[in-house]
Amino acid sequence: MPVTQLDHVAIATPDLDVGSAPYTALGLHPEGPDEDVGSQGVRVRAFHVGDTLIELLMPIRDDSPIAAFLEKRGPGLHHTAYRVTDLDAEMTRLMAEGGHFLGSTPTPGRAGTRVAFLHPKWGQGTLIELVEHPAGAAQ
Ligand SMILES: CC[C@H](C(=O)O)C(=O)SCCNC(=O)CCNC(=O)[C@H](O)C(C)(C)COP(=O)(O)OP(=O)(O)OC[C@H]1O[C@@H](n2cnc3c(N)ncnc32)[C@H](O)[C@@H]1OP(=O)(O)O
Ligand SMILES: [Co+2]
Repeated sequence: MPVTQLDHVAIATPDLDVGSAPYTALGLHPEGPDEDVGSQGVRVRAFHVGDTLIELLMPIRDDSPIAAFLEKRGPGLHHTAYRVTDLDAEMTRLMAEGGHFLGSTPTPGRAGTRVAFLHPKWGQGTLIELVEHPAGAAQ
């Protein structure tokens, strides 16, 4: 089954406190403590917006994709992410239809999720992430 909803909109920033300013000004609140995700070399701060999230991403390693993004493009919109119930099945389906994934298997994401990314070229200029939320799991 394809995507069920928008999961998050991700913003790259060199400093989570500075990057948070617009969202706290809008009255949004962090979902919980900041989370380091080693596989991506990032520290994440997530803000609830209804049933979706703003995901602020700050690099904590020089080899992080976010460090490269900031170097080339500066802070700002980084990717959009969508929920799927079965990530492996969705990857298989999309690969069969020409989807260009960055890696052949899911990787660890925020809050213990499994995630996969589709190349920005495939996304017509947008980096698209799929986030697995198995059916019935706490949303
Ligand atoms: C904590 C996990 C969290 C979660 O949700 O759970 C995350 O989301 S972690 C997010 C950070 N991780 C990633 O982004 C992993 C996937 N990203 C990558 O593998 C790279 O960033 C990649 C391949 C998208 C870009 O790599 P790189 O910058 O080294 O390649 P290029 O500079 O050659 O870029 C190729 C081409 O794509 C354009 N580009 C790059 N990044 C983006 C972007 N975020 N959005 C849109 N377009 C992007 C870049 O400009 C190049 O286009 P060109 O026309 O050739 O200039
Ligand atoms: Co993300």
